[in-house]
Amino acid sequence: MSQTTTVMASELDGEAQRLALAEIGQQFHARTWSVGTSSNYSVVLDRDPLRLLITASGKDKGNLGIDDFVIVDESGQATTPTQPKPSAETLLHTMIASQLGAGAVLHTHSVWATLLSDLFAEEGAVMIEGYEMLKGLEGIKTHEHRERIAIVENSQDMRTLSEELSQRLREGDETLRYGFILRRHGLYTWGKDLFAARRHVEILEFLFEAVGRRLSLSLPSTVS
Ligand SMILES: CSC[C@@H](O)[C@@H](O)C(=O)COP(=O)(O)O
Ligand SMILES: [Zn+2]
Repeated sequence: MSQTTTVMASELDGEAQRLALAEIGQQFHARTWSVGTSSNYSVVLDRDPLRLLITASGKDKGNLGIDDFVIVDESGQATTPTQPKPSAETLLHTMIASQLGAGAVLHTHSVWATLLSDLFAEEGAVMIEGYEMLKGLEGIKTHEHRERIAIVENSQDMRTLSEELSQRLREGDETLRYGFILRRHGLYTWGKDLFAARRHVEILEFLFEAVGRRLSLSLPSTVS
């Protein structure tokens, strides 16, 4: 059984994962989290050596085809020359996949994450407290929980950005437990597999919207 699975996976060259990421793109695009070619998604195909299937740069995430992906190695380079150009943000994906052992990494561009990352930039994190939906984050067992999601200054220099984040992760920064928001840019989150990573996007985007709408209603930002 396991031998059959291995043979099929290599023959398909990640075809099942391509289809799964394309479906996620359609759904995230429909929810306005991945419009205008924004976002990038990746899934680990092989761990040793690392082989990551990632969206090609500049593609419409609502309409990804089977060829709109690239297999990259640990340094973010395409494993074969005929593939399209990988996402401009590939180095963040490879760092997260290799350093945290994540099985999938998803990046979205929602309006609420963009606004909150600006509003709470000085605090360095968005604080989320008291919501049942927090239990959708791996390991959280009760709504009586406070989670801070890091806000990181945006940059076009992915090498420096990934090194800074890598350092913070090595130091055990608790605000990076589930993801981070690049300021005025978007959310990065991950999971042990694609299902968990996608759940984290849905949960965090729900919570950002709840926090944002709560503030718009001029309600206090914390529970009482
Ligand atoms: C709409 S531009 C957004 C990009 O600059 C970038 O942030 C992004 O998320 C997608 O880049 P890509 O290179 O297609 O993976
Ligand atoms: Zn982006």
